[in-house]
Amino acid sequence: MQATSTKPIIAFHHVNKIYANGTVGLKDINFEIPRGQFLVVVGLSGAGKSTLLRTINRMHEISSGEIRIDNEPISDYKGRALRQLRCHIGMIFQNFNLVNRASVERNVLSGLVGYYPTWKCVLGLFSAADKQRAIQALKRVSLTPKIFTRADELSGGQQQRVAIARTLMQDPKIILADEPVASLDPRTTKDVMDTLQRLNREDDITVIVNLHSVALARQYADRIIGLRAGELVYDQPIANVTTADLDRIYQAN
Ligand SMILES: Nc1ncnc2c1ncn2[C@@H]1O[C@H](COP(=O)(O)OP(=O)(O)OP(=O)(O)O)[C@@H](O)[C@H]1O
Repeated sequence: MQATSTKPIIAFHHVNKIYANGTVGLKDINFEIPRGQFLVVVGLSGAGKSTLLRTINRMHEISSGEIRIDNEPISDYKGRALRQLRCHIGMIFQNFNLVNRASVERNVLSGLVGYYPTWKCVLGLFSAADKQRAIQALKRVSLTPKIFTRADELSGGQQQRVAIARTLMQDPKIILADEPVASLDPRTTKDVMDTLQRLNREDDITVIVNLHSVALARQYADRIIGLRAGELVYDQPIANVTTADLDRIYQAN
């Protein structure tokens, strides 16, 4: 298990999220995530896993309560402060969100979008130093030979690793991964999960992953939290997690 600092990098205090149509996304969520933890979030479809992840980078706004990152409340961040927050939080999606017709290099460099004016990104005007960083990022995900390949010519697992390399350009302190392996086969799933684990361990990046697979959750997590109908119903370090516990979370009612 990964040794983690006890100082929380993320803290939820009485967080509620109610969508405009009245659906409760999150209900009185309270927990802290220590820096460097590999946290897996499990729960039935609709339990609130994506909502929880997306409140951390303010893709979704909370309705009440407080989220702190590095002990700073983030709800009032605007403009530059919000951009900076998002710069240091990488996000990985189930469907990779790559530009299919662009090269791997171009996709990785697009992780710098928060650091460059948009027009420079569109024209691909990146510095030689940043191009070198892109090569290094691809090395970290073992994809250097694919640098000039078009993204849509890669396998799903390779595409997800390009997405991870893209987040590395942000120099992230947190990576949020929303069902990152849901559309992958078992072998490429292992490549992607191993890559996330390596970055967590080697770079001390705090990783939060939503997973449907209980087996994967048990294999990679330092800690598992479980959501049901927007409520945090389970929170245990991996050493205490039992199959019976996880079965209970996956009971529909
Ligand atoms: N934009 C939205 N407007 C209204 N309700 C929403 C919105 N997004 C999500 N919800 C609802 O909020 C609840 C939590 O959804 P969320 O996507 O967070 O669950 P999830 O656990 O990630 O599900 P899945 O595993 O299927 O992705 C669900 O009832 C969902 O229908």
